[in-house]
Amino acid sequence: MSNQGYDEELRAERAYIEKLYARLDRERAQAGARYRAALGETGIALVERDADVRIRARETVRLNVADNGLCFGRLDALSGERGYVGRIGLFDDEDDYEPLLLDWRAPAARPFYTATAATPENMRRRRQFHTMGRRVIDFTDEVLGRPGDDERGDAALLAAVNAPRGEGMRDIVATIQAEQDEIIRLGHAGVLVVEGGPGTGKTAVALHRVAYLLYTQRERMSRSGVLVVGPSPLFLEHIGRVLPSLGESDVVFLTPGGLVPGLRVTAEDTPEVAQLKGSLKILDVLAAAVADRQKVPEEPVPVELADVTVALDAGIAGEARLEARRSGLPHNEARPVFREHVMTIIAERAVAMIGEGWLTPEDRGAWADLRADVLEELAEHEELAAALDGLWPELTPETLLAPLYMSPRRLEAAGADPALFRVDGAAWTVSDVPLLDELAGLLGRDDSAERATARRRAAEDAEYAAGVMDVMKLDREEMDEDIMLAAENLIYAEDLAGRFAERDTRDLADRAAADRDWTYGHVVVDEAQELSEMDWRVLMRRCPSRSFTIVGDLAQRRSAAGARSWGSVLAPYVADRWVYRELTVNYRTPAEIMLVAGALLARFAPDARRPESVRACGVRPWSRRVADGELQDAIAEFVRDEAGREGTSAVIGPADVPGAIPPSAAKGLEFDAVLVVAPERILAEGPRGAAELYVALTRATQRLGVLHREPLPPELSGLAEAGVPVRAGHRRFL
Ligand SMILES: Nc1ncnc2c1ncn2[C@@H]1O[C@H](COP(=O)(O)OP(=O)(O)OP(=O)(O)O)[C@@H](O)[C@H]1O
Repeated sequence: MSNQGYDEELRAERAYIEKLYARLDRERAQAGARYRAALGETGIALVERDADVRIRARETVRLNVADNGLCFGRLDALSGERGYVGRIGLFDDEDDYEPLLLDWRAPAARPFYTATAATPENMRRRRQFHTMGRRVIDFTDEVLGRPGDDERGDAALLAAVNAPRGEGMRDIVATIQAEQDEIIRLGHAGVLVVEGGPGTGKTAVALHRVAYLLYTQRERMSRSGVLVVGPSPLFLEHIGRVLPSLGESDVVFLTPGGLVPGLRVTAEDTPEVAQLKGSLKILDVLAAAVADRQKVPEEPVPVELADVTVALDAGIAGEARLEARRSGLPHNEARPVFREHVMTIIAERAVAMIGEGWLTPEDRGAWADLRADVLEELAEHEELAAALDGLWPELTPETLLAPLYMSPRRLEAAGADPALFRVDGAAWTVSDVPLLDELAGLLGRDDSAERATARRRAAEDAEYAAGVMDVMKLDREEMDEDIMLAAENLIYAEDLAGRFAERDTRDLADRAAADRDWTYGHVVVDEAQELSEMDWRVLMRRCPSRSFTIVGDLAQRRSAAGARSWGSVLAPYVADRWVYRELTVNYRTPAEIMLVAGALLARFAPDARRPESVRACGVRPWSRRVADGELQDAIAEFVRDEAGREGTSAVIGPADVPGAIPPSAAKGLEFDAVLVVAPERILAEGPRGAAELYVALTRATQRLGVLHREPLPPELSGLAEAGVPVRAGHRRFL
């Protein structure tokens, strides 16, 4: 294209995109008006008003976030048709609702990501806009359909991956690559596993897949919501803003420690204990621990009645226990079975004792009357109730598990490893979460409080509904007789009350996160290699439809309880009905850094595939040996140096290095510059030290430095030795 031709095109594109913004502004003004109107709505139920306000607020957010980079590309078909692709879809309100802008998730937008020179998919050209705020700076074109010329217009991609990182992850809608697009739009309804090395866009792809599913399966997904599980609160914060910018909000973000609502994780297990708790073998321990709380009395307990005293002994309790266990009900729900059985046997004995000499079972009427009297007495018998509570107590997951951990006797009785012992049983760890969740199922609901609340609410609602019916009666004169009759006959106060049941005005995300029994329409698991067998049970319970996007990298596994193969963790739930995809290109770590990290990977996981970096940055990562006393100065120097540059930075090192975050906390994150401190100690820390160091080395998008006190581990010999400092406090590393 000649210069003049280009300028003319650019002017035309600017005009078109201005028109898009004008349309967006009109839509925003309308949405703003609708929002204000919803806020001021009167004369409708509060619940309805809240729902309306929520919808309007969401609409406004969606339009606001689309403002930045609204339109990022254009696709020209061989037929001459052209389509503009952007963050949301827009229609022309002045011209028959012609499409002005295609939502990136719409089927028609797909070739924008997948058409190549060799397989042009009936497309002629892909154009990518480079924008600043609302203004188009320039554009680049790719001509499709010329095999051999198969280089994508990577200018936009390279600009995106090279750009300094800001707060939180950004969306990649403008530059999704073909192998990523295939995963984002994959039609598979079940379990999808996406594996790839560091920086291959696993997280980005998983989140864009959620946005895609919310777009294509709006109704199903927005009814049940989507759960995204990530390794740490820091990570969730990092990725939390990507989805709203994709225009979605029915999503719950949780760490594995947050999967049981209301539970606070305050402690950490040793790798050995985490492994014990993470294995499915713990299921037997939990079942045995519950059984251990179903007792028979060591000494007979006298139950004094008005006329006789009957002993509640091991025989009676044992028989009742057998019966209660046979019911197959969870522990708490089997309590009434146990209780009733004990009472029946005691009543029989009491009747036999009272009637001795004058009453035989053949005197059916008298026998039954006496039995009924005794049962009534037993039902009111406080000592018996207390004894039964002791033998078969009402338990919550917490009141079962904490005493178990604190008692070597209980641990032994449950067949548990003595290593599970701890002094403060209720100092919960992440590995306790799936155990508590499992126990919630084994114990059944302890819903006495809930039942009382439900009863109170039902009464309140019925009262309210009765009021409504009174109003209807007052209107009687104005109503058609038949309709009135029909209404009164068909609507009872309680039924009417049921219609007000939707009293919860919280957002779906808040409701779902607070409800252990919530089941999601789709679950995304990030850093999935870290999850234990027991964690998978919790997640599978949260999504009975088994609609999962699981992303991870077995080579980055840190947890001793984590996955060694995808097949083995998934088999119990979906056998081999799961789909596997691989991502192979690293968009984060430049080639120079990947070379060093790759050498380490080759040592500890020789079979793992090293992802290809999409770019080199021209800066070699460096290392420097420092004496003990110099370490803090050297770290401070790095921090000062980075403070003067654009972008983000982090110091990653063992937990006792001041100012450093441990590799585990850096999981899934990225920074423009990273300083890794004491790699020799990270390597030596635990069986997965090499994987931790690999994670630490692969967090940088531009610059990587390493400070070490001991000789550099041979795995890191690819680092450039940095110059000896000129003067303490005055050194440059690069
Ligand atoms: N198609 C793309 N266009 C632009 N940037 C991309 C693209 N794909 C990935 N990226 C960027 O690459 C970086 C790494 O992506 P992401 O964090 O999703 O990788 P990951 O595979 O989850 O990494 P890790 O396993 O190390 O956590 C992010 O900054 C992401 O925005």
